[in-house]
Amino acid sequence: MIRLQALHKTFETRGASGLSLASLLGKGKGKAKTVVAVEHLDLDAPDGRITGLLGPNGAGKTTSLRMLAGLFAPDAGKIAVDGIDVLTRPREALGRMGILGDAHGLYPRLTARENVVYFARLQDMPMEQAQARAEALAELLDMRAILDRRAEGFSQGERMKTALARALVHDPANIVLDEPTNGLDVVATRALREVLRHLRSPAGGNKCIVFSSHIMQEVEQLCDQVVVMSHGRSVATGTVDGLLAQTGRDRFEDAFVDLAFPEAARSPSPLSATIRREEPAA
Ligand SMILES: Nc1ncnc2c1ncn2[C@@H]1O[C@H](COP(=O)(O)OP(=O)(O)OP(=O)(O)O)[C@@H](O)[C@H]1O
Repeated sequence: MIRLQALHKTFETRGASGLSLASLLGKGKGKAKTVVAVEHLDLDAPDGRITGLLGPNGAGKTTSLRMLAGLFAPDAGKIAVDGIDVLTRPREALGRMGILGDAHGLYPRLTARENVVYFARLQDMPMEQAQARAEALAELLDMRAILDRRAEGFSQGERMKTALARALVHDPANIVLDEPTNGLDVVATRALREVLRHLRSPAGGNKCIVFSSHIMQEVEQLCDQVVVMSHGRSVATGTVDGLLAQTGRDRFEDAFVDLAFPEAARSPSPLSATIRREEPAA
């Protein structure tokens, strides 16, 4: 069970400092700029359910999942995994999660099996158990053909499978995936969908699964509930049917646009809204 409450995160960045010699030499400091990456996110993901965090580019999904993974702290808000606070008891909380981030970061000189076993050993798993887990995960993720190949030269799908096996090696109750189908073809995407459905089921361990995406068809097909994120805020939560009913739409894509881009949704089409804004004043 994963619970994010009123998360907030800003970043300080430096803007351009003009075309001075100092800036071209990288010495100009530029003006400080505050970017609000996550303004207010609430998300409740129960066990045995797949929860989708759906938002357009730049909505704040990756920043939110990075905070959940303990990579940095929020400015405000709470993060709990199975009731354990990620900020005050990070080791315990992280031990209950399998995280597939946006960068898969495999060791290229190790085989897929070695990558998985090495990760298990880092978590103090006995060698025999680590080897058995690698075998079981190879079966689950259909990666027998690549198990004893070095990771260098792996395709995007092969890298994803290996990274997912590594994330699942300690059989975590909670699984967090940031845009897991990025770069995958239709067959690999379908296979991943089947694996996630299995992991959510009683036979697969009733896992709590959270995954982010900006592809609404993917979320529509897979998720038991959806949190729609826009401009750093969670703007709606519900099942796909619930969100369709809430917006009075028949198509999930239309419901998503209504919820995530309310300004564009009021115009006849998002494109006409853009065109109108760019018209010179009469
Ligand atoms: N380290 C950082 N420093 C400054 N700004 C950042 C940083 N990380 C994220 N941002 C900004 O925060 C906002 C949210 O970014 P984030 O990557 O969380 O969005 P996202 O929903 O994952 O987008 P996408 O679907 O494009 O990956 C963006 O405007 C981004 O530029």
